[in-house]
Amino acid sequence: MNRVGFVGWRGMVGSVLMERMLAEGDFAHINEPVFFTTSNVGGAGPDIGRDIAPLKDANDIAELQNMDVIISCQGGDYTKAVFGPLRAAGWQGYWIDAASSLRMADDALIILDPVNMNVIKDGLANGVKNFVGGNCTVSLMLMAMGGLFREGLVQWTSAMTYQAASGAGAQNMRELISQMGAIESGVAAELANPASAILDIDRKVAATMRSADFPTANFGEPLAGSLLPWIDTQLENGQSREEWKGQAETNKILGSSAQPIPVDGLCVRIGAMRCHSQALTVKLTQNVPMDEIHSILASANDWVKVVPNEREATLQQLTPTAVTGTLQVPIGRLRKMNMGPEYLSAFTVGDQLLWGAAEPLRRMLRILIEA
Ligand SMILES: NC(=O)C1=CN([C@@H]2O[C@H](COP(=O)(O)OP(=O)(O)OC[C@H]3O[C@@H](n4cnc5c(N)ncnc54)[C@H](OP(=O)(O)O)[C@@H]3O)[C@@H](O)[C@H]2O)C=CC1
Ligand SMILES: N[C@@H](CC(=O)OP(=O)(O)O)C(=O)O
Repeated sequence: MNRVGFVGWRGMVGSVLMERMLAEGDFAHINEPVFFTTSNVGGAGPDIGRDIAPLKDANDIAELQNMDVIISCQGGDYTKAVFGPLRAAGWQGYWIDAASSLRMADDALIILDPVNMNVIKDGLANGVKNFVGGNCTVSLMLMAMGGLFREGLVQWTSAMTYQAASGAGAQNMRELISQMGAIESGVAAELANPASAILDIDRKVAATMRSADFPTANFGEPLAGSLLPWIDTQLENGQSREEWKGQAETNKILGSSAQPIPVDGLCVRIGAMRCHSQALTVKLTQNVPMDEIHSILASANDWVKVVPNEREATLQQLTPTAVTGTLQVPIGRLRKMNMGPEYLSAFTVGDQLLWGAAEPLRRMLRILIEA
């Protein structure tokens, strides 16, 4: 690949992308990686183990036009401001984006190649040039459940999510830790005294969390010691936008939008750092034996891992703590539910900055390089 432009490389998602590209040796396949900025034109780009030019202006359409591929992790506002004028100026290159703004556009594909390589290949053959990473919750659900979807065994699914602070951004991750610290420091003396009454501690904790001094500038509400059952904006039908993405993006990724598989549930922010978890109820199209379900799930891709529905294995392998910073997507708590043999329960955990954000973009670039 000749010239690849990187926008948003120093943000949280962009930094994870850089780490992964370095780990996989991706830069060796790019003749000229070009780094852009919205804030530091002429400054130094990232250390990628070779000389690179000073940072270029990410709003300079003429500079962007020189790229064969542009990967943006800069965010939706940037995409909205730059993508239209760039195409209007006649740019024919490939645009790979982490932001949601272009996801549902007719001329864009949502990329998750372990699940929809066929859709990506068809798109490339048909001249598609815009490739957008999916919503993190959707991508992680499909990485875990890809086998059942591939086999046509999902009649519908409901995902109840437990989403990490990172999905809201870097400042929110910091705020979560600050909230945890404020809670602890408010009762440090009582905690040090084994004789102190737990209900006094509890009352003080609640008072701290409700006080005007509690750090909530980013989340708007306390998250540590609590949870937030609404993510993203409010839609007319009562869904949050995050919940709406479940069905819309799943079916676009799978190429089944004409006859969509129903996907719905509640999306909830919890105090995890960067792993999203999901409790799934799956209505199967037929009564499939559990051992077959296990092997179908495990065979879907190299990263999904079936965790036996046993207490010890679950608590060791199926938590944000176990999964954070890894590409593995474990799925467990698999059992038939009381509703009947076609109702399957499942629980899955995945790092939302890896498969949920950076990794599908990195792999799309590799697909283009190897095409
Ligand atoms: N967070 C997530 O979980 C996911 C995010 N996305 C998408 O990716 C986009 C980017 O998200 P995210 O990486 O979280 O955003 P960040 O806020 O971390 O980074 C976005 C940009 O902010 C600028 N910036 C300003 N101050 C700093 C700083 N102190 N450190 C680093 N960068 C800074 C950088 O631009 P510059 O160098 O030009 O100044 C950077 O590229 C989102 O808008 C979203 O569309 C997609 C999936 C998941
Ligand atoms: N909305 C997700 C993160 C995200 O960036 O989603 P999207 O890429 O669909 O805007 C979350 O808060 O966990």
